[in-house]
Amino acid sequence: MPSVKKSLNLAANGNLMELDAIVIGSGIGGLVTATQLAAKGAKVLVLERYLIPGGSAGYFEREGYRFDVGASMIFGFGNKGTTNLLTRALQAVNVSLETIPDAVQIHYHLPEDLNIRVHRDYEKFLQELIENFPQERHGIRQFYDECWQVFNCLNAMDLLSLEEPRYLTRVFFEHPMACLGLVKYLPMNAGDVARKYITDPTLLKFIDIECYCWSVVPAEMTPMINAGMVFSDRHYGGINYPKGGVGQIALKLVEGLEQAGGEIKYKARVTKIITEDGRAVGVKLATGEEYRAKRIISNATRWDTFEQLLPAEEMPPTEKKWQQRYQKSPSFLSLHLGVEADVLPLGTECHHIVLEDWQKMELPEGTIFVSIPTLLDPSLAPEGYHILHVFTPSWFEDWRGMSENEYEEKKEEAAGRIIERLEKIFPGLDAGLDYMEVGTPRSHRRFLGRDDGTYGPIPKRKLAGLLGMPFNRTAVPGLYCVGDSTFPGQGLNAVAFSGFACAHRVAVDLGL
Ligand SMILES: NC(=O)c1ccc[n+]([C@@H]2O[C@H](COP(=O)([O-])OP(=O)(O)OC[C@H]3O[C@@H](n4cnc5c(N)ncnc54)[C@H](O)[C@@H]3O)[C@@H](O)[C@H]2O)c1
Ligand SMILES: CC(C)=CCC/C(C)=C/C=C/C(C)=C/C=C/C(C)=C/C=C/C=C(C)/C=C/C=C(C)/C=C/C=C(\C)CCC=C(C)C
Repeated sequence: MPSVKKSLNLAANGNLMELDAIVIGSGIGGLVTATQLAAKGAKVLVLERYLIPGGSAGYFEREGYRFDVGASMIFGFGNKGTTNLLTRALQAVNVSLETIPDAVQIHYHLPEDLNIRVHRDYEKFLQELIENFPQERHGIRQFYDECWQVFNCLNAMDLLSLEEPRYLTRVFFEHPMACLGLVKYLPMNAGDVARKYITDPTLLKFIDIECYCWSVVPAEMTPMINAGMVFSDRHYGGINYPKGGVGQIALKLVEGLEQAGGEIKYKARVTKIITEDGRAVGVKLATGEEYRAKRIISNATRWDTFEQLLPAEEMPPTEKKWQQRYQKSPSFLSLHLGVEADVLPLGTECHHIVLEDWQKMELPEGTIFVSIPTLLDPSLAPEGYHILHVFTPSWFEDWRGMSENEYEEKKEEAAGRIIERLEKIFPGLDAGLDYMEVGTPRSHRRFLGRDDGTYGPIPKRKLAGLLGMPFNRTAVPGLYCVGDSTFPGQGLNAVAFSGFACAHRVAVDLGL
């Protein structure tokens, strides 16, 4: 007989107390929801299938190296405005993190020797771009300045649930122009705005890769609201690396959650969301244990939530409609490398994008992403060594149905191809290798519990900006979603927003 915990937890006074909310998963989306709810006095339990928190923002340690699971380019750690959502999420539960500012967001190495660095200093970045495209000097400024208009609207107001009418009324009266600005930009895509000002085909391709490297789609499919956030905040709050590695964000949020009275259980894989009369009332774990709560919040992807945790054949029509509009983005092939420090020339930047042929930008192994977090925090590697996290898009289907040997061989071949391409930027990389671990879409599926290891949802065709992305409530009463399958999509700062919004909506529904 499985043990059944009918939402009964012991309160400090020894009385039995009902859980207000269960959060399935401790990615940054799930943890921000949980900490926000706990800070409002809700009794929250987070159930995480893995051994540590963080999901895509987790870490692992090997032979003296501490590797980030995902990228190390972190937005949201600014110290002013309202869009610094990671800073705010930590503050809400009385914890904080030391961060290290990054002077250059990305160094692009593009076809025909187009080399561009996105400096933290906005004017310096514009000048470098204008030097490469002098005939487009006005268009460049007009496009990026319009991104600031979006950002300034967002950065003026409290960022909470757009599903809460009283909040919407309040922000509208407090910031009418900013709200109208956002209403204007919600259905727009960055590519259409860029084409108003820019005609040079190579510069338009540059705008494409500026979007692709975080949205995994070209500019014409990238929502303008998100482009406004990314293209401005990198110069405003900046890109800041958490001291001790990206994994510290989740560890700190857990510390704050526990101090605020919340609880997290690891190795707690939810296999089923329990419904009664069509309402979500609890969850069942792989061990057979059951937990019940007033509200259930899933930080798993929508595909996992509505096809695995709930019966796929009972998928609500709204979800079917969403799946017609959005598809899973590719996953990544990841090389976690430890390299001798002298492989990196003095002045090397922390993040690089490498592409040799514009036609290949969206293809598997087309664009290469490189993060070198040890340039900002050397404590993550043994003295005299650096970490290179190299990743490139790859589809789950390409890694299916092979023997263990075939799988290992395919990994080695793919790693060899990537390292050979990187030799042009970091000569001596191969000879300087000290450690290498290769992750595939299968690893992403296995360790992050994400369907097909996907990085997140992408539009199947050109859509009206962010309008198609669902908020946190779902068609199943009592069930909410949070994370990159909800508005506004991928990115740690974006899922932090989704966490703030989800907790706000749930708190109002709970009458807190
Ligand atoms: N994939 C990448 O390479 C990568 C890299 C950098 C950043 N990111 C960003 O990370 C963000 C993802 O954040 P998020 O909060 O949406 O999700 P997440 O995938 O980071 O976290 C989800 C968490 O839920 C857990 N989980 C999933 N199913 C579960 C189940 N059935 N039972 C218990 N636990 C379960 C997972 O183990 C994970 O910890 C994205 O925005 C993405 O842009 C991804
Ligand atoms: C009242 C009335 C009338 C009206 C109202 C209206 C309104 C209010 C509206 C609102 C809206 C909102 C709030 C919105 C929001 C939004 C947001 C927050 C957004 C955000 C976003 C963010 C993002 C997108 C981010 C992203 C990032 C990323 C993804 C990153 C990534 C990275 C990577 C991958 C890296 C790579 C690279 C290398 C390594 C080089």
